[in-house]
Amino acid sequence: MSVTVRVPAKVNVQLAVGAARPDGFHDLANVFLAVGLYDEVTVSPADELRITCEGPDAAQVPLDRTNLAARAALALAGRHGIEPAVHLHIAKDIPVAGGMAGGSADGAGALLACDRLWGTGASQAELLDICAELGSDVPFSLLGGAALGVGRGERLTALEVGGTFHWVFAMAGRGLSTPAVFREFDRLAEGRDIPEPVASAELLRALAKGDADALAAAVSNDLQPAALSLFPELADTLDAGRGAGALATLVSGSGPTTAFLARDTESAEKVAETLRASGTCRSVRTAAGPVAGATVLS
Ligand SMILES: C[C@](O)(CO)[C@H](O)COP(=O)(O)OP(=O)(O)OC[C@H]1O[C@@H](n2ccc(N)nc2=O)[C@H](O)[C@@H]1O
Ligand SMILES: Nc1ncnc2c1ncn2[C@@H]1O[C@H](COP(=O)(O)OP(=O)(O)OP(=O)(O)O)[C@@H](O)[C@H]1O
Repeated sequence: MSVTVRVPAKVNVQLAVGAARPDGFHDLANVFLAVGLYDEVTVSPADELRITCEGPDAAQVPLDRTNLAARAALALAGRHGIEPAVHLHIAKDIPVAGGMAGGSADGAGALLACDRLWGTGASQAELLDICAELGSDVPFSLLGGAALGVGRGERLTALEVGGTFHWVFAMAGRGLSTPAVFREFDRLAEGRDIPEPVASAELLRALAKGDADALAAAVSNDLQPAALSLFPELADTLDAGRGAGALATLVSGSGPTTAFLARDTESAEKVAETLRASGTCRSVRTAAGPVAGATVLS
């Protein structure tokens, strides 16, 4: 018997970052949108905990106990006194170290899959609790849809979205480390007053209405200057997407994936084609959101 769970990637339509906290994390107002690019995690009984991974970026995924999928299985097993003897297989389509919460998706997926396989019967609240222990983005990977994350991004409030938004994502030639991008944010912020992060009312209204033009006017990412400082070539990708008629261009989370909002599927395809021909990125995908969070397929 095996259980397969499908988990979406995310784009941050607003990422407001506060000053560094004593614990090294930053308070955020983090507006997440789940988009239709997915990893699948399959769990089946085995002699001992084992991880395999397939997909274009599989070589960059750790196959030891540092993998978030393994950490999720160990955390659930530990709480319920279960032997974590499972094979976790990750079919990876979300770019690695791309700012789209790929590792977090695998953590949330493995957690839900193990819960079903073992019949743990954990409540949604317990699962979200474990997710928050695994990483700031992991609770949203479980929940999906759209949500505002506060604290370090793990305390979620689901948001109403009045329509579907069409996106183009440009994957970069290399990854960016999330801690390094936050450190660069701190360096760039030195000597400046950092305001408390707050969600933009205009942005929440745009989401609720499903209004792409209003959303385009309201998107923001406080980590973007830091990502561009560490990866200046991203400016060329953003320029190429803007030139192709994207309604809005931004770095996704800590980057280096860049995100382009389009009016509809057709214009998304146009932006994607121009980006592919621009030679400023490794690959290009289109995806719409919001979509459901971690979902059991079998
Ligand atoms: C950039 C985002 O992807 C936006 O959604 C997230 O804030 C990052 O979430 P994540 O990858 O799940 O991050 P975590 O695994 O919790 O933390 C990795 C590292 O990122 C930095 N970090 C993360 C979240 C946060 N609110 N403040 C931080 O400073 C810390 O250096 C931390 O050690
Ligand atoms: N299941 C996993 N898939 C990918 N990377 C993993 C996984 N588990 C652990 N990692 C490690 O985490 C690092 C960050 O990978 P990930 O793909 O989650 O980055 P990200 O998408 O930028 O994250 P986020 O958007 O949440 O900041 C990788 O370089 C890898 O070493």
